[in-house]
Amino acid sequence: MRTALVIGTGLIGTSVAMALAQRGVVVHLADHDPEQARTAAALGAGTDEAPEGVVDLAVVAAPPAHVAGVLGDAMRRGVAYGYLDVASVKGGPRRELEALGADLSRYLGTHPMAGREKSGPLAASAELFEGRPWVLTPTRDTDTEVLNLALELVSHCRAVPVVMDADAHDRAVALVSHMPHLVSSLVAARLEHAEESAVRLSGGGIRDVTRIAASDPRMWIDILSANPGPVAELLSDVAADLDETVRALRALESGDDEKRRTGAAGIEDVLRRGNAGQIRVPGKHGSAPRVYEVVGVLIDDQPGQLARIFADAGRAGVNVEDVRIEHATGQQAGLVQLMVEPKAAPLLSAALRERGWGVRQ
Ligand SMILES: NC(=O)C1=CN([C@@H]2O[C@H](COP(=O)(O)OP(=O)(O)OC[C@H]3O[C@@H](n4cnc5c(N)ncnc54)[C@H](O)[C@@H]3O)[C@@H](O)[C@H]2O)C=CC1
Ligand SMILES: O=C(O)C(=O)Cc1ccc(O)cc1
Repeated sequence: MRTALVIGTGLIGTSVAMALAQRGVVVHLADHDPEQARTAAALGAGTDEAPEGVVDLAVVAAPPAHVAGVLGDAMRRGVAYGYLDVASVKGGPRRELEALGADLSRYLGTHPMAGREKSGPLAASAELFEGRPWVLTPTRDTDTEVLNLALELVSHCRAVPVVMDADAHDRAVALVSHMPHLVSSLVAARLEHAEESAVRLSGGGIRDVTRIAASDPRMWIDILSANPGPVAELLSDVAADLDETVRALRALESGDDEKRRTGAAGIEDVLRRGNAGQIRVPGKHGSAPRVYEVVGVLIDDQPGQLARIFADAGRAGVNVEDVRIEHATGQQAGLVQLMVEPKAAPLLSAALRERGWGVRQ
């Protein structure tokens, strides 16, 4: 691929454009808000000038409700050889495009399974898709050259291609993305009017559960509107489990031993099923989850502390696989949790202690 046109230069479009530009592709950037395309260009994602001829690939990264319209328009103008979109839902845009009478052989619906709770070009990163699954939904009609262009794009973004049927994709993301998003919002919503004295005790658990609730509601209304059936089905299963869980908790309140035993068994069942599901969630690069050891390092909130810890870990020859930071409430201090291979943990602890860090393992 030599040239590309990215239409919709927000978080995903700009991240794709940055990755392509870094691999030497000439990238043109367009957005219905020219300011967004200008910002993406200033970040090194390409040029916001229109291409002179037909580009190899057009990538539509607009909100899902606009995807079919934008694709249909670009195809009518003949701006590219191949066309793909990156919307979080796949069945709806394809059907809408079909209804517009577009030539579907030059179109491929795709979805990178990576993102953030932030929007816009300033949140973009060329590394966003590294190691993440990128779903491609070709049909028998898809032009082989268009599929090859898409595979080249996925490879430039260092993602892992996964081929799926569009409707199967939508059912899958209902389970691993759309239903969890709503559950995250529902949990976070309980905090809206809660007492400050309670909220300030929040720690890593609630932060993990509510992180995606910070996302832009307009985008998510679009996503959920395009996949309401599968999400409603899953949420109604969650609602049935919630009813059971409430019944079990009420039984635990009872004065009757037998009822309390039944209640405890009900709660244990939920927690064990949770363990069994959680263990199936793949690790950070889409591989089987790895068990890391945590090395805790106490820091005070001064600039450069994290960089120094990473430098010291590097000097000790230890690869930090993941990191979490716990800030102590109301204090200028925190605990940095470094996740490392179990065999590297004692080495890292010793090296950091030697360099004067307060280590807790
Ligand atoms: N946010 C995420 O984590 C992920 C999002 N996606 C999908 O990527 C697409 C883009 O999402 P984000 O980059 O997160 O959104 P964003 O809000 O950061 O960017 C969307 C961009 O599209 C532009 N836009 C809106 N209507 C347009 C139109 N008619 N023509 C041209 N540009 C238009 C907006 O001005 C904005 O710059 C969506 O379809 C979304 O479902 C896919 C994977 C992850
Ligand atoms: O922030 C996260 O962890 C996400 O999972 C983001 C995300 C949002 C929408 C998608 O279609 C894909 C990924």
